[in-house]
Amino acid sequence: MSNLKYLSGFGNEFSSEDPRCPGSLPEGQNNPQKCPYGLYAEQLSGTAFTAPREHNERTWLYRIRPSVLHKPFQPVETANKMTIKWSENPPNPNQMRWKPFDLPSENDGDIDFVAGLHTLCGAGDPKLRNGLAIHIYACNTPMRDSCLYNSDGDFLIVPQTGILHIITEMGKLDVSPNEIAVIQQGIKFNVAVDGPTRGYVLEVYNGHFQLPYLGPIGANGLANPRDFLHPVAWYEDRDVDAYKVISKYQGNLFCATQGHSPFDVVAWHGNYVPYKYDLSRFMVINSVEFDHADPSIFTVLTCPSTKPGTAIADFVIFPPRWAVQERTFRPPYFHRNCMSEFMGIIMGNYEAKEGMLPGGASLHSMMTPHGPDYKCFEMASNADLKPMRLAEGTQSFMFESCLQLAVTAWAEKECEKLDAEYYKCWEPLKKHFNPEQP
Ligand SMILES: O=C(O)Cc1cc(O)ccc1O
Ligand SMILES: [Fe+2]
Repeated sequence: MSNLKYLSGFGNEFSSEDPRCPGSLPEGQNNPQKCPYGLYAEQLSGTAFTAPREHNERTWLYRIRPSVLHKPFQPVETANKMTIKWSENPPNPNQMRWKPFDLPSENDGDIDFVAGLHTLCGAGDPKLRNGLAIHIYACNTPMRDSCLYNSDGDFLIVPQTGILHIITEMGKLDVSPNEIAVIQQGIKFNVAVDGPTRGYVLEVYNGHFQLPYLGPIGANGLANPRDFLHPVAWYEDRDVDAYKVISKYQGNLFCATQGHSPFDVVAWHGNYVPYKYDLSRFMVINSVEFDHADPSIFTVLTCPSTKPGTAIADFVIFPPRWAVQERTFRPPYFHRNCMSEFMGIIMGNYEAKEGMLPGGASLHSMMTPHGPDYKCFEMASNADLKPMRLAEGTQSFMFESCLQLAVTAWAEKECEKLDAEYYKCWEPLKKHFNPEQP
């Protein structure tokens, strides 16, 4: 059990001091001539200085040394398979389903969070601040005297197996399966794990995640702001021969060394802060009379594009809930979508299909037909429509994007998890049409 403290509330202006240094946060100003305890002041901007007030995000850090104190960055060759080269593998519009991605085996040796990142699909270009990437991580070892920051965008991390013990510049987050974490652009973090650990990462280049507008739902519901938990200030004053600061920049990794731990922030204040959210806190709203509501009703967070109501990426979950609709085919309908749908499973199974397994994934690309498999269709078409618990003990999710996603060679071939038989789950769907029988 994690006994970390957190600050609650989405988008709040927080302030936090490590209790070992009371009064370390300058009072009433950001840049005193000399900061308390001999700290350096440093601003981390998450939006343009001139972004409108309601979107403006920045945090003031009061740290032992400024971040600039590092040796030059050098390119790193890593074991990981991260890429932004979306044209390397030819396009493939087929329905895709992946068996669970491998956890590192004993023969693989030590693989930390960074070495364990593999890109499945994506689109766009961090240079233009437009696009996304979806990665899998599979690791077994803590990051040792090294941290990562993403110059390209924000990470939304979905653990599937194993707890992530994350240290960030603003403090610590312990993130378990069925929780998610968001670590924004530029924030340095280190991940420790207890053993074989796996999960999904949605990376967005455009901007930050927001709570969806609730419209007629009202002032409450879906993911409630107070359930978003942010770290409290924690620092270490630790000299290290060569602490590795890794930057993901234009899709490549660069490493700079420095003589001290970067987790030396004694106090901070601001609204640009990593956070976690427990998916079991999601307040589920759905159809209570007839018909299947679109899955947007389950949106936890959204990263909007500039087109109204159209997301670079929505993070949507399919949580345990009651199904009560009458005279209704209750599972997901057959459909074709002008958005791309990537799905993963944290635990259990997915209501519309057999064969989706925890740690695996599916991709239904733009306009590619999909829907319930044959078994699901037959069962739900003939089911007794009593109120019924759905998806008990399961958690599936979807990253839905307005972008066309290119699948990497690793995902399509090298990982050897793509299920060539997937299309067969729909093949037995029979013709039921009878012109004599309305
Ligand atoms: O394809 C899927 O399984 C995801 C999905 C679920 C749903 O309830 C409605 C539409 C949709 O795309
Ligand atoms: Fe779908």
